[in-house]
Amino acid sequence: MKLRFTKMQGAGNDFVVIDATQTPVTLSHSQIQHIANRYLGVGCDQLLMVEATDTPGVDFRYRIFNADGGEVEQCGNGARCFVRFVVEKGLTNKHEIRVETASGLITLMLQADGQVTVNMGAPRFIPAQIPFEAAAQATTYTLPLAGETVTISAVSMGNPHAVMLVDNVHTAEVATLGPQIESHPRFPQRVNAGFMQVLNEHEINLRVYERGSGETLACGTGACAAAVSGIQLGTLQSPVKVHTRGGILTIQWAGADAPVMMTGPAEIVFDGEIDI
Ligand SMILES: N[C@@H](CCC[C@H](N)C(=O)O)C(=O)O
Repeated sequence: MKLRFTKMQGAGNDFVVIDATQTPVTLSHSQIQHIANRYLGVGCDQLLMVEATDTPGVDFRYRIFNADGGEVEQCGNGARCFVRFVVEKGLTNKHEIRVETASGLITLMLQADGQVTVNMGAPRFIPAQIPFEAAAQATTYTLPLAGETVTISAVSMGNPHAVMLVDNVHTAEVATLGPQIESHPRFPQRVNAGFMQVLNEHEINLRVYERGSGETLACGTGACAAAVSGIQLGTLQSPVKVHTRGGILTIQWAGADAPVMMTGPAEIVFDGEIDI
């Protein structure tokens, strides 16, 4: 079967986007792994499926699959690319779009300068997916790893994040600690592992070892989770500029139940077709 797709990227986090609004597309884990493979397929961190919905007041349904083929709840950089996709491909003429994801509704706004702002909803600290003792706000936890113990904040942005403070993000042991945190027994659903260096109260450097994809050039929900945990812990103030390896994301959060607003770029790279 030939599958048409659009390759996109947001701050270097890259996606294969499929328009399944007219005809449903079902892909197996191994087909997604093949498409995501950077040598044998197209190459991407996540595959995004754009679907129609019957839900009143909702414009689209958006599904997210990691490079390992697993479906996940949320993807911030993907959400921005999703908006750019539906507008550029003429699937809508709205510039404010309501979308259902596996973790609920989000609202997305395409700005005049091409940047996209996403209302990601309120962060959660009660560990529905994060199996620590219920916490009313971001709290730090110690996590024993092979040979050392690290301190993390647990934040859900619909998907689970463990955020760790580091002195220098460039020398942080992302490749060794990332996989250990991702599959730590305390996270039965696995977790995205963020490494955050605070530059000043409005700026951080961030690297994320993503669940199911490995380290990416940027992680949108990871940027939200890091900013939220820093604000909760008193080291950061909104807005927070997040420097990732692939670009800059701006995160705003007024605290408590206020939604996290994320702004950043979203670009189409090319359109293509692959045999699967
Ligand atoms: N790159 C994403 C997050 C994608 C999902 C994540 N790997 C997970 O498993 O939860 C983003 O920009 O948020």
